[in-house]
Amino acid sequence: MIIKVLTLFPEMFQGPLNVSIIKNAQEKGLLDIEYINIRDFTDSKHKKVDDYPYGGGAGMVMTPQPIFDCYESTIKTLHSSSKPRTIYCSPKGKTFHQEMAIEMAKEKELVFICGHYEGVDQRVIDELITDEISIGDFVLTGGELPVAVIIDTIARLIPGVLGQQESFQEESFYSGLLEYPHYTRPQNFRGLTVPSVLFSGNHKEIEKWRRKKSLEITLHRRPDLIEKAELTEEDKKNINAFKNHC
Ligand SMILES: Nc1nonc1C(=O)N[C@@H]1CC[C@H](O)C1
Repeated sequence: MIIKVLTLFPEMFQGPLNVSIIKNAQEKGLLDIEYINIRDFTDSKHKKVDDYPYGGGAGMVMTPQPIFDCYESTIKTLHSSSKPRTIYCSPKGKTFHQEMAIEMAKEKELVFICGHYEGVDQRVIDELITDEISIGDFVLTGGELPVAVIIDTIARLIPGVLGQQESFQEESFYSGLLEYPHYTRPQNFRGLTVPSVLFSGNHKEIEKWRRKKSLEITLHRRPDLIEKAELTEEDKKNINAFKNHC
């Protein structure tokens, strides 16, 4: 997958997307991320990339010219003949969700435009953006962190990026439920022990325990997911048992 990130602050990505799994994915050639500095495309002699909002109000808005020129220059380097999927992050966007990541992970090329300050001139969104996405109901100083979150979520779904392909199949929002608790060595840490079923070697019992824990955690924290999940008869029995104990 080829990802182009248009931003005023490429250095912001050197931390989260240049270590561990995402770094390895790039080294293995599974992912190619390029950061293009929007400021390099301004025709302002003072290198301005933002201005005061028409109509007044607090903050600064990123001007359209550098972004349009940066975008048009960037898409010339892409292979797809059609307009690439171009994502802009803002609280006004559709709330990001694992299903969206699964769908985006099928793309060969993605372009991200990072707003900063109060955001970008609306004409950028109207003309260039295919997907306006929010990572939650709060306001950040820029779109770089949401873009890093989205890239991380998508990248780990690319075949070969995670060591064991099945490791994300069971994860939260894959089976429709929240994930079961994880434990690792030692069995006893400061008197805190691991549920014995997990080192029983009985995989059927382990799977039953994990499913039961997923149901219990989901029922308590995200009952809305229970309504949408595919449940077996045993699941339904367990849910009723949890409800009767509450
Ligand atoms: N919540 C969010 N989910 O995606 N993006 C945001 C977010 O707060 N964006 C900031 C708004 C103006 C600034 O430019 C960037």
